Amino acid sequence: MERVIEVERLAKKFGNFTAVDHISFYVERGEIFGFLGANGAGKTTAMRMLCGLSKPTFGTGRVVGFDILRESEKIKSRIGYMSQKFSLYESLTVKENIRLYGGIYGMRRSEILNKMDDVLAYLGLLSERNTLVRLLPQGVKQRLAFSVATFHKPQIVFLDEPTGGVDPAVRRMFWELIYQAAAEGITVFVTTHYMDEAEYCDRVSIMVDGRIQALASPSALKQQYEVPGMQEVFYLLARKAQRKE
Ligand SMILES: Nc1ncnc2c1ncn2[C@@H]1O[C@H](COP(=O)(O)OP(=O)(O)OP(=O)(O)O)[C@@H](O)[C@H]1O
Repeated sequence: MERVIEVERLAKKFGNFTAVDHISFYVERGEIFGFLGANGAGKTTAMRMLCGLSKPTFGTGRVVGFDILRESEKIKSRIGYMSQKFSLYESLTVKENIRLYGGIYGMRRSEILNKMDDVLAYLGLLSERNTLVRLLPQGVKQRLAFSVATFHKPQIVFLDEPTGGVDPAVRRMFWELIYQAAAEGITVFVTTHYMDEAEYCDRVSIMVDGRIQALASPSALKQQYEVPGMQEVFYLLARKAQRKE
């Protein structure tokens, strides 16, 4: 299997504080990889380094075949990124957001127009193309943000707490999109605080105070810690955290 993410002893310091503490792991093509950890564990900081948005203090890594230190520009055009804080423009319409992001991700105008209706139809948003995004329900916005982040068919999509603030039924609808993307060969790297979502991942890593304390499939982790669910696995590990946000 091809490794689309591979890092060795990756670390990030802010002054004397080590936010990400020499982590090593890999992700294979097409995997749905869950990146878990309590608040402040270092998930976002690690993810930003993988996306080429922040330089590591120490360590090496390759993402989609490129070096995260020296080739971050090549990485940026081959990935998609969605977070709660950075996603759609609320004051633009559905159509305008798709066009804008397609352009940012380097797609040609004709290609954007060709694919736009497919995406809108898939999301059930054909009649909402001219609606301002801020008028859409939160769950719909999240699905649209995901579709926008994967519109250019990136090799990996990074999702930083993509389903914050919506109920389990809406989260499940979001995960339908994730499965669809993974089935098309897009690798999904996702952080979440919801343990129902952790159960949906192929493999899960759990970060505590900047370090990866466990990494395996949900079923292997449950077996290892002899507990019925990921919720319990998470609590067993996260309660050892010293960092408090
Ligand atoms: N630019 C920065 N300067 C100083 N400290 C930072 C900076 N960015 C993050 N930190 C600190 O690094 C630690 C890890 O933060 P990070 O945002 O990566 O955690 P997280 O696991 O993503 O948490 P959350 O789930 O709350 O988003 C925190 O203690 C945070 O305060």
